[in-house]
Amino acid sequence: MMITKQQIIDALDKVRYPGTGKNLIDTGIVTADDIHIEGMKVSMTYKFAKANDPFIKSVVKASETAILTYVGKDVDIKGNIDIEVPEQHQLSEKQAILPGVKNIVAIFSGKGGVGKSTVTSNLAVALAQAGYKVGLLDADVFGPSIPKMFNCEDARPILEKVGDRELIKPIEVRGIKMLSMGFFVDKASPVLWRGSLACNALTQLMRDANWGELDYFLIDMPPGTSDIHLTMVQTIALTGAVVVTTPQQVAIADAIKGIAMFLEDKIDVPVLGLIENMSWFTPAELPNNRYYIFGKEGGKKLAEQLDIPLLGQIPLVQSICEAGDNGAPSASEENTLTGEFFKEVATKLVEKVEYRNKHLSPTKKVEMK
Ligand SMILES: Nc1ncnc2c1ncn2[C@@H]1O[C@H](COP(=O)(O)OP(=O)(O)OP(=O)(O)O)[C@@H](O)[C@H]1O
Repeated sequence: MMITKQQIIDALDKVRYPGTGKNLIDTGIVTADDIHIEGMKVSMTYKFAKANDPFIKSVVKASETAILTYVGKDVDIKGNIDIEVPEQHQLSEKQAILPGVKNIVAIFSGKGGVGKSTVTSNLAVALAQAGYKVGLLDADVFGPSIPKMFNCEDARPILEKVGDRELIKPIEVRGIKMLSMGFFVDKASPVLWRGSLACNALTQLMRDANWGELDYFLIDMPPGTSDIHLTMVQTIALTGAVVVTTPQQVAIADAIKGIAMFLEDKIDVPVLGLIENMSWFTPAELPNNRYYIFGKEGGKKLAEQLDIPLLGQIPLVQSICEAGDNGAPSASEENTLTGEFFKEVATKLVEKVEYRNKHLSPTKKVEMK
């Protein structure tokens, strides 16, 4: 069988570029001069105007399929389509992710509902009040609650031009820059992100947003261990991770699994500390009584056992829950006991981050083979 350029062009005529609906020849993505045939091997070069064109992969895949279908299933085309993009775009594509951020801290929990988002938003507020520049990424794609906790559920981030790039402008509340997948979906509809889509979208929220200069970038991780955790450690070099757990035994068992994942040899992210949440309940009318509803000191004991710093014990307080629902995290309240709890945790976290930066070498992004 002899392959001709015309056969290839006829096959490519059937592939549409989704951005314009035109075929690949009419769009100029490929010309006859870019097609080379040697026996059964066909190689081509496609030219795209933008390195970050979201259709590159699908166009290449559709072209391969068209050639195998219309020219012949034995044509050697797979992997033979090169991509050319303008140089300045290639450079920006390689730009570091979060280049102006000093410390990136992932806050995770083994079990859902232990108060990870509550603790993260209060920590962000306490750090901002202490004068740090703070960013907050809600990576809990399956139940993003940060927009509610900051009363900005209806916010819709806009794009802004920074140099030659168009970047997402994070929403700013209480001096904290934040992005959440919750800003990009209708709050009434369930969020059904396939794992890979969620990972890509989160990477984009880090890479293609104008986070600027920050002292602390906090990431509210989804509960448990998931593809999102792996994507995070492969995409950015985390300064460290913080685990939130209740004292309850089922939560502790799951927290151990989460800690083990970060400490695993291949991942090797330092666990900066443990926060025990819902440690006890004190009714307003009996301020000296402590009721250990979820067991006593489960988190504190786990921290001792694993030799992880205990960053704090936070009681179960009605106002913490109400504050979260009302979009004004407790840490923003001046001179309250709950505000003090979060302030203390934030101070300890800063101490641990500074100690970590002095004594341990920077975390490396995880290379997965
Ligand atoms: N210390 C606390 N005192 C009172 N209520 C709390 C406390 N911590 C969290 N809550 C409440 O518990 C509920 C769950 O908290 P939150 O959403 O922060 O948990 P989460 O671990 O992030 O959950 P998810 O697994 O859904 O991400 C919320 O209603 C929150 O207001």
